[in-house]
Amino acid sequence: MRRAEQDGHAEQPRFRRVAVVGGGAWGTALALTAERAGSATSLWVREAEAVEAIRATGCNPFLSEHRLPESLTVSSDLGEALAAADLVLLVVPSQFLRALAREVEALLAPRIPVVICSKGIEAESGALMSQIVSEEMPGRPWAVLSGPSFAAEVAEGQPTAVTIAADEASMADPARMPMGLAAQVALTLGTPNFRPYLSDDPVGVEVGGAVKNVIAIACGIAAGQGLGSNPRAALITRGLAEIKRLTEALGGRRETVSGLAGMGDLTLTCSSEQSRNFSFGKALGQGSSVEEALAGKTAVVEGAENARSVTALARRLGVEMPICEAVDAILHQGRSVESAIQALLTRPLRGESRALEPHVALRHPAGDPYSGTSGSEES
Ligand SMILES: NC(=O)c1ccc[n+]([C@@H]2O[C@H](COP(=O)([O-])OP(=O)(O)OC[C@H]3O[C@@H](n4cnc5c(N)ncnc54)[C@H](O)[C@@H]3O)[C@@H](O)[C@H]2O)c1
Ligand SMILES: O=P(O)(O)OC[C@H](O)CO
Repeated sequence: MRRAEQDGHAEQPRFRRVAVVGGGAWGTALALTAERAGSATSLWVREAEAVEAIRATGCNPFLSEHRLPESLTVSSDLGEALAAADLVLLVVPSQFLRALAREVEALLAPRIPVVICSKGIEAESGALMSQIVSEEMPGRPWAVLSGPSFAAEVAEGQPTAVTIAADEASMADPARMPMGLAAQVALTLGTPNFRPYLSDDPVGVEVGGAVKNVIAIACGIAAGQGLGSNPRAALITRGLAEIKRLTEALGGRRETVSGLAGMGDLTLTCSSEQSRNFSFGKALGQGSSVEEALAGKTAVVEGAENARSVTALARRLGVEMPICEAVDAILHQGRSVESAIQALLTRPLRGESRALEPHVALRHPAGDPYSGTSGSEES
């Protein structure tokens, strides 16, 4: 009898061979995490020159401050990276996930689970990342990993907490996935300094991760305009209300939005210059054009695309998201920062809570000189 069984604890199932597909900053940090947690880990990096740089210097140019252990297998050959895996993490920018999921599906043995680590909503379809995986990898078990986690801090070993969510069926059906997939992934990646919490609400987790990118741009714009702490707190709180509304409209739960992947990630990205979305917004607020603010960047600014996809999805579902609308108008419709801020500030005065909603709807005393936009603000 094994030691754990003698002690009265059944051995907890976990994965042992992890392939990380996407060798940007986040994929690299997650590969380090999987290694630290005791898995044999391979990292697929799309750019052959980045693989060469890793072999020559031990560092990935996408996360250049951190040396990678020699035990980590690095390759730009997808088949090679996937060959031995019993768990695959998908970590490419959201707009590339569909194409990549197709490629992985063609190479990966059936039933090997994938963990979606990209944060975003697909531009043309408005699909969540998990919808894309369900469409392109039918029948394959999946989970979602999200939460407040700057790649550089995870690589440094800073204490970090994230959420891992799988759908209810995989959480509850021991025949399909003993202990639930989210639990097995948590046991695979968890270390004292990387602490996953479990959830059975992937929709809430995914919406939080996508919309926070857009709200972080709004906070960056406000900072770039020289606005202070009060407006930032207002944007974060009303941004959270927008995440709640979209989450519910898509069938997720409000309580999830209070967790790490909602409030946690929103707070992180809206209040740190480390955030690429926040810094991009700040440059816009200081007067750069979108093209100038993005020029020369190899790092992805998810919110720039997500502003459009989130807003289009919200419109289709009849969900009001005025802050996301304002960011989309600045980025994609040529609206000036000043006019977008003015329009937000002169929206009708409404109840803060949904309970007051039918009774309170007051035209703002200053009106909206630009658009006359109005609507619900319930949280
Ligand atoms: N960096 C972070 O701190 C962090 C943390 C949590 C989540 N995320 C999320 O992880 C995802 C990946 O971001 P990142 O920070 O690792 O990327 P990154 O900005 O560090 O690097 C860009 C990545 O895009 C890839 N890429 C470029 N063109 C591509 C194509 N045509 N097909 C496939 N891949 C292509 C590159 O190979 C590289 O992996 C994003 O959704 C991001 O929001 C990032
Ligand atoms: O740098 P950002 O704004 O892409 O944020 C990175 C992560 O999503 C933070 O959790």
